[in-house]
Amino acid sequence: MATLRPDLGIIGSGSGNTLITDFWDDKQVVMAEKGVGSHQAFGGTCLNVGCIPTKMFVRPAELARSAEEAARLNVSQRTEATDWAGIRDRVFTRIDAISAAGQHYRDVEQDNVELLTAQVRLTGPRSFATEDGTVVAPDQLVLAAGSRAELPDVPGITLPQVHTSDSIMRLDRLPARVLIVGGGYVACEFAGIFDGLGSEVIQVNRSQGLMKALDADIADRYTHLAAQRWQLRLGRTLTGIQESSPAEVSQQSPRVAVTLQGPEGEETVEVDAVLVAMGRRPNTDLIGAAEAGLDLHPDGRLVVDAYQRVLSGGEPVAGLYALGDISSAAQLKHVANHEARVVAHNLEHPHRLRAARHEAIPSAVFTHPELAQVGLTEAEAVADRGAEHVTTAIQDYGATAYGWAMEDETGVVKVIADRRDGQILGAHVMGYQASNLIQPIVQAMSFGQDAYTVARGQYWIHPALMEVVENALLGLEVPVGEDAPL
Ligand SMILES: Cc1cc2nc3c(=O)[nH]c(=O)nc-3n(C[C@H](O)[C@H](O)[C@H](O)COP(=O)(O)OP(=O)(O)OC[C@H]3O[C@@H](n4cnc5c(N)ncnc54)[C@H](O)[C@@H]3O)c2cc1C
Ligand SMILES: NC(=O)c1ccc[n+]([C@@H]2O[C@H](COP(=O)([O-])OP(=O)(O)OC[C@H]3O[C@@H](n4cnc5c(N)ncnc54)[C@H](O)[C@@H]3O)[C@@H](O)[C@H]2O)c1
Repeated sequence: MATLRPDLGIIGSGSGNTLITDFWDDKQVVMAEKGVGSHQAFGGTCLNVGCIPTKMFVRPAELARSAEEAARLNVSQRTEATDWAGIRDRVFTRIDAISAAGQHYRDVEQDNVELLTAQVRLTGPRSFATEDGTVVAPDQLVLAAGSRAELPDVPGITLPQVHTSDSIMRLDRLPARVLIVGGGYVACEFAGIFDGLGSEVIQVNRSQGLMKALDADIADRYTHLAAQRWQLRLGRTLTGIQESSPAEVSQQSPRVAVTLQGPEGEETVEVDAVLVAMGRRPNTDLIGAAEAGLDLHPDGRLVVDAYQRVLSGGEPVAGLYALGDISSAAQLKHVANHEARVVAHNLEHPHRLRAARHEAIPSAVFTHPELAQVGLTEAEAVADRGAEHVTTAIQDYGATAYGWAMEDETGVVKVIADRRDGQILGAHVMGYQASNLIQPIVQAMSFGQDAYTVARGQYWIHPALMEVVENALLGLEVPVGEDAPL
């Protein structure tokens, strides 16, 4: 049984891959990676089965829908067809090559890095082993093993027509009818993709609305719009999936019968493919974190301190760090990347530790229409500050000059502030380019700028769509000092 004693060990090649800076050139690093998705790819979720490929499907789906906007603007356009196989192959030709090159670089080109392509388990708080007995006991270890899709324990869940986000993008052909279980990020993004590309979409969710974690105004409006585009079956749970009998199967016909339990009892829906998107669980069980004595949150995440050090019995374990989905409350790539920068610093400067920053974390849902948020919802702001101290403003895209140009009828920006000092507490956007429009608010919250100063302390390009953010900020009831900018 070989024991390796490198300077640095890393479990997970997603955000963990960025830890191997020049600092380690004259030191030894061992990285373990089991592979993600049906191709067991190197490089983690975001690159192979997450953020990047999904958004490469979102863009053509948006284009396929553009005839609708054109018609509002007196331009005749028609989407003739969408080429699923062409889109899929373009996406994965690019991504698979990046993943393979990344693996080759670590495995072959870097003399100081040893890549173990294996699923490993901790043998102690700061050591791990492969199944075939290679033990790795590094001076410092980073747990960056991410999360995986949660699957319900219902009959038929392992049928080949049932997918998670790991496999659905590699389908042979566009499903004529797809059933999506869940009302969160993954479910709403894929509903938008399949709807845009021409599938009949049936989205099933346990609660009565979609994106329930968002501000209620935005979640309600989004749910309403989604219901106009694709079928929503709310208040229902998935109870089973069965293969359709051979007699019912023809070239075009549905392939599985999905059973749902809802307010009117049991119902069955026949579809070509099912996507289960019911949340992601941290991979602490895969690495045996509890058995190694590491502290876990009730949802299974590792407990870390401000410096991303992993705790055991409430105390940080020397030389043991975690980052990303395995420890973070926000399962977002930009959060994992920030934490990776912090961990990289702390590994290299153990006597000058830096803390991670978890304020004003934005996120966007690249569905249709796009959604973006940062900070508190109105309900959270009221709970935190008291209703009497909270001011909100809602600005429609359609009430600004660029919104007129777009003939936009649904886009909206909502901002929330403390009326005593104008501190921005949150912002929520639904509509075209929501993920970009929210960035000035993220910046203002990150640097502690108050709502009025942000609105009037800078020029806003006229008549850019960004004026909708300026106007939303100006709608807040906040103090304006005598010398405030004009
Ligand atoms: C469909 C989808 C779309 C998404 N879109 C976005 C988006 O638009 N924007 C955004 O910010 N976030 C998005 N996310 C979330 C984002 O992908 C994750 O937050 C991020 O990738 C987490 O990075 P990580 O490094 O923590 O984990 P990962 O990138 O998952 O890396 C963990 C690695 O550890 C490996 N591993 C796990 N256990 C072991 C073991 N025992 N032994 C060896 N290796 C192991 C895994 O194989 C994996 O490669 C999306 C997620 C999904 C699923
Ligand atoms: N654009 C992005 O930033 C992006 C995109 C995709 C995923 N992600 C990240 O990945 C994470 C996982 O995404 P997700 O959509 O799988 O999770 P999610 O937490 O966003 O949504 C999970 C959904 O499943 C439902 N659900 C959970 N348990 C259930 C049960 N037992 N029965 C019925 N329904 C149940 C929830 O009500 C919810 O609607 C997200 O939270 C997000 O952090 C981010």
